[in-house]
Amino acid sequence: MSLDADETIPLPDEFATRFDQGFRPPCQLYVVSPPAIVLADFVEAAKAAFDGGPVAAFQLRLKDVADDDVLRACEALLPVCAAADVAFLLNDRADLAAKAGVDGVHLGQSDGSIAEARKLLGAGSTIGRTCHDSRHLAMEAGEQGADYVAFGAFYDTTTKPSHYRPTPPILGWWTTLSQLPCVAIGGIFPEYAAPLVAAGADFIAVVRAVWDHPAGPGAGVAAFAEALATPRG
Ligand SMILES: Cc1ncc(COP(=O)(O)OP(=O)(O)O)c(N)n1
Ligand SMILES: Cc1nc(C(=O)O)sc1CCOP(=O)(O)O
Ligand SMILES: [Mg+2]
Repeated sequence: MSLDADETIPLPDEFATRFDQGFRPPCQLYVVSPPAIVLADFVEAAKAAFDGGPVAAFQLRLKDVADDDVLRACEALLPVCAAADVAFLLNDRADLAAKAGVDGVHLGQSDGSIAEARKLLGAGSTIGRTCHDSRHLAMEAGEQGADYVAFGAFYDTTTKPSHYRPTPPILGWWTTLSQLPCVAIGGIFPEYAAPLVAAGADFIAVVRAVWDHPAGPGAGVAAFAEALATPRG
């Protein structure tokens, strides 16, 4: 559901004061890296992905990688994102995000507080929060100062197995409550994306659909164009 600029909705005070009501941009693509990469190859893959079509945000999500290697990857990938006008978020680690000078951080429920991350990163940074299938966690994240909330996993995924299984109405519920953007993640391929866009997702976040596309990451990004244009219900 979209909001008319002059429409008044009953928001809790903290939301009403923090978030402006108004125009919701069309749903955009949020590309998350594979958990392990070969840096030189991945830089080229990222360039190819961003050449495939509009990408709003990129998240570097490396697992079991030394801090220095994460920082090296940030250094190599930041200019690639900047050249393509793609926001760069780091997964899990607000301290490394601050050190690397990236645009923000994505924090799971066990990745530290939003307040601490805000102290490290500053007011202009983007802080996202995993909320699984929970309306309570999403409201809490909003109150704590997150810049977006992420719901997932909407479909089965081998990238990060999850027993949480939200359904599309949680996206519509969120968009009637808050102007804070919501992200849908987990097992999303172009053929499954339309119901999430129609329900109100502001971002569709994907890993395998881009990096494992048989025709390459550019084709993986391009394949989302039609689904992202699905009208909101
Ligand atoms: C956009 C987005 N949404 C959710 C997650 C998952 O974060 P988290 O629960 O901390 O799990 P890991 O990604 O750290 O395994 C995410 N990374 N990005
Ligand atoms: C990183 C991540 N977080 C999830 C969550 O549910 O919070 S699902 C997920 C992996 C998404 O990968 P793919 O697009 O390959 O299914
Ligand atoms: Mg995490």
